[in-house]
Amino acid sequence: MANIKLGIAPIAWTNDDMPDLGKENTFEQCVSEMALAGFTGCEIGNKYPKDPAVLKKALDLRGLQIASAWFSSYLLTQPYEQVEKDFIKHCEFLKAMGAKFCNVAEQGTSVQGKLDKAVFRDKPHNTEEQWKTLAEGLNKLGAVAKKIGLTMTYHHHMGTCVQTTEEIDRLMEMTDPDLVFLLYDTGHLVCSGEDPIYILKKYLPRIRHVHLKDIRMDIRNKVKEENMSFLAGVRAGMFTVPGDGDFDFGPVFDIINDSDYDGWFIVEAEQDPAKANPLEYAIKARKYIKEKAHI
Ligand SMILES: O=C1C[C@@H](O)[C@H](O)[C@@H](O)C1=O
Ligand SMILES: [Co+2]
Repeated sequence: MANIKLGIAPIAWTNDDMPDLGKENTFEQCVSEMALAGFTGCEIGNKYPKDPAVLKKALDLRGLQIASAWFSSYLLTQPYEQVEKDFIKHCEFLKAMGAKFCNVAEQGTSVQGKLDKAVFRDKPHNTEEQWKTLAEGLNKLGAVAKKIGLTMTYHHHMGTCVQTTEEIDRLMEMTDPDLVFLLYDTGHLVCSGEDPIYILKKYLPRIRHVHLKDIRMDIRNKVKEENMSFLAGVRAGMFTVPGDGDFDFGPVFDIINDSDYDGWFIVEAEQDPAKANPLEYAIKARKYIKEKAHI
């Protein structure tokens, strides 16, 4: 039987990729509302205190733990030594916070943050050389994380060189299964047009972190047809919390519940907090997970 903890990402309150979204929301409001909605963990946002002791106190007061945090790697565009230096700093902070996981996504060639790039049309495709550089770099970063005491998961992501089923397969084949694990994000797989159940079944033993993101398919289709950027899609409401969009999480929950998965479900639904009240949507997600996953 799986042993699952429930967390939520701060991106629904304050969006680090588009800081004007939720600029009025404070750190205290964010973590208080996470706890109020019934979550016991979270990831890290830009408004979080940088001092581990201050952050820990604020989280302890609300019964929250840090589950993991996003790390942008630039293995395809920066010297490995630079990436490793930044990664060690990131991992040491997570370790000080008691987290067990860190989430890496390659950003060297990514268009996910570029407003002038169409997320579907302009996504990068690795050359053979780039695959080798990426896989070697990730194996080394995975070993660094392991030494520090963290499990490194790779976040496949729209607009990056690891987005499609073929790209996830390639990455999993080329990296060490003891060092590089997979972060399974439902929203990105459905958005890309992949089969999330196929990926889940194929990589279940290697999936160590889960992002639960739902999608509004009419908006996703518009993003594709009108060559919109990833961020314009987010702003338009492409993503939402589980239970509010078009994806049925039932099969995902059933498969994971029947497995040995021992980690987090992180609700991660970036949308405009002015249109989608973060507390209201967090409560909605919590209710849906209780009904569908019995957690
Ligand atoms: O895990 C994630 C982190 C965000 O910054 C990102 O853009 C989002 O889509 C995501 O899945
Ligand atoms: Co995610």
